[in-house]
Amino acid sequence: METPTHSTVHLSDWQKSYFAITSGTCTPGQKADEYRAKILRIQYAWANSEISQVCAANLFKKYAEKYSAIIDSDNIETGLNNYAENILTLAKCQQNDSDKWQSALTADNVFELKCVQERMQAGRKFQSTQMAPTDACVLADKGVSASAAPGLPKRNIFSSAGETELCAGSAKCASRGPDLPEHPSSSKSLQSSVPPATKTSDTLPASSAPLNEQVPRGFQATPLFGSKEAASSSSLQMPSNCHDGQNLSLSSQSAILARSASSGKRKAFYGLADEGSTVIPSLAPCQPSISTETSSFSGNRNRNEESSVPGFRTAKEQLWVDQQKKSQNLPQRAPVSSYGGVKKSLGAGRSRGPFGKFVPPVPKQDGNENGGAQYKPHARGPTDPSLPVDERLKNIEPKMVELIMHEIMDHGPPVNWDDIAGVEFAKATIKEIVVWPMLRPDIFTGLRGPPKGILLFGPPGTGKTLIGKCIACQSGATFFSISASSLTSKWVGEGEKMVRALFAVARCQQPAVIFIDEIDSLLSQRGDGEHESSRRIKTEFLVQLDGATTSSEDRILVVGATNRPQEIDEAARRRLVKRLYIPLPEASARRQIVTRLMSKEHCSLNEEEIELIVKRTNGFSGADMTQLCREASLGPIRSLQSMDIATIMPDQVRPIAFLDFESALRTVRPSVSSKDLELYETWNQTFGCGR
Ligand SMILES: Nc1ncnc2c1ncn2[C@@H]1O[C@H](COP(=O)(O)OP(=O)(O)OP(=O)(O)O)[C@@H](O)[C@H]1O
Ligand SMILES: [Mg+2]
Repeated sequence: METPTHSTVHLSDWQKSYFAITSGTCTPGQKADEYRAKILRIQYAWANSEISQVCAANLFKKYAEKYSAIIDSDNIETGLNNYAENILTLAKCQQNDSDKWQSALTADNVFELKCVQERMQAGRKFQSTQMAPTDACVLADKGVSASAAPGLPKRNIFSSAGETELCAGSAKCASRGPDLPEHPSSSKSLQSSVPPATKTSDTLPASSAPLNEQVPRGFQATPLFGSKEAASSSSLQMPSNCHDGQNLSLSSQSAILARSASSGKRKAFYGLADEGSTVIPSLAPCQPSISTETSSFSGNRNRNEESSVPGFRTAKEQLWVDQQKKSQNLPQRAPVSSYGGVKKSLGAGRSRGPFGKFVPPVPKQDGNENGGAQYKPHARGPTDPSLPVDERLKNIEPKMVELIMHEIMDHGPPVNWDDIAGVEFAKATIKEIVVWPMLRPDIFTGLRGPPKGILLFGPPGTGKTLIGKCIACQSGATFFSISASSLTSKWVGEGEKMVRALFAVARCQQPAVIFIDEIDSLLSQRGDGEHESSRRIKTEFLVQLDGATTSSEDRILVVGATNRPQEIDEAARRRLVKRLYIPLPEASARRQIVTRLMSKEHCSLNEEEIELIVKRTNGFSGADMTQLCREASLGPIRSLQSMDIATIMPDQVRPIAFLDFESALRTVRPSVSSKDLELYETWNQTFGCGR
């Protein structure tokens, strides 16, 4: 049998990934990952001289465009830019680099910026020291590898985003090598407002720290793509005269201007502009230099922070800066979610370079001492640049984390305790064991430590889910809400991974509340006829629950809700130590529901009439009461002649009256039978924690 050659293996890999991408089941995140992997493979192939430079350039361009299209697409189905909101939240509502965003920089004010002037000076000094005259590789729009300059420290001359764009200018410079030095006047005119450079020896900016050591051999210094001019240049070597300080200054100016130019350019991946201003990859022979990812995105962020134009950070850059600051001990509460709980965002800080996985890191904004979810950057490495990824998430599939953030993090209108009628005992207990300990963990220690598992049980429609939402709102914790049935049905085959991911993310987001609605479908009694996958989910859940409930450090509360408590596995029951009965609303609670709902409507009910309604709704659940009010509110509309509906003014609709409730009571019936009620009462007496 013929042994597959290196290139046939590549080819079959390529085909496989092509089919995967075009299969239709591939998520945008997976696609983007795949395109980045392709870019990486091209880089390898080119570095090993398996493909020509032209071929590599074309492939780079093609895949970078595809990658950029996914990364920057606002379409929630096909793109990943739906992180914008999260990014903005984390970046404290800084503008991100969206299409609509316009830079405050203009051609006039940009040269006055201190950092621009510093760059220009650095350029001149650079020229004066004649660094890397022959083997500095102009690497397409992104950087210069000066690694092999004899007698000089191996340095990446330009390391921040702004700096990489300097290289864009340099690339141009390379192509125009012969021209620019002949037109010093043009450079001069651009520099007219710049003070003369002071020529000291240590003029390289702090940003030029050595990066080469971190980089695998054979990787090109950053840039994959160059300007048109650079591509058209037959030589990839930077002509030494191109390092003319003035030209470099020119480069920096044009680069910075380019930076403030159209969003189309910003959209471009690694400087690859959109079609109109397309830049073509320009590749240099490989010198030990800097990995694309390292130099262009991650490795330079700190430096970027210092050197980029003030007030001119993209949301991602700002996020990074914020996180760096935070990791240097700046505890800070995250913005509250719509429920008032802390809404965290994953994915916002991910890298977009070809090496970066879509590992949505979990930045802990609450600097609690339990380690919450502080940003813990991984060790830098060629395949994992300094991405801020929480250790606890490293074994979790990124897509799971994304799912949790998108589908499980709860959203919705805020709910107050007053919105929940009745159930006073349950409310008081929850406040005691959930809200206060979350607010004052220092007091609730030792024996006073709050229980880690709560079960809300009772007939359907009594407000269990409502209570869950209220906990989310009032506790200030990160709130994860998941319906157990979605674990078993929606993520078929992946439920247990989902459970693991859910707890891992929650651990990173402490204090956290995991609310599991319909928990019975997740934790029903184990039996012989049970499906293998649901058995695995249950086992995983019990393991996680055990971890969460036994660890004194973790501040994770699991709240389960069920209307079938008798079906819950005894092992799970034991872990959900506080089992609170949420009964049908009593008369006072029913009155409260009617009064509250009617107060928002045009209504003519008086006290006696409300009392009558309350009497006649004995056995109604909260949901039944709500339904009754809805039905009654349609009464005035139903009494209209059909023709009137088209023309009548809203204030001409008569108020809701008692007679509407009377007719509504003929159609709305209690949903809970007295037999069912007995079961709940019995279970409460056996296992409940109520009085
Ligand atoms: N105690 C209550 N106070 C006010 N409204 C209530 C109350 N109980 C139920 N409702 C109303 O009924 C709706 C349904 O309540 P909810 O979904 O919380 O019930 P549940 O107990 O979770 O039911 P299920 O067991 O079927 O999931 C709520 O949105 C609310 O409008
Ligand atoms: Mg519910």
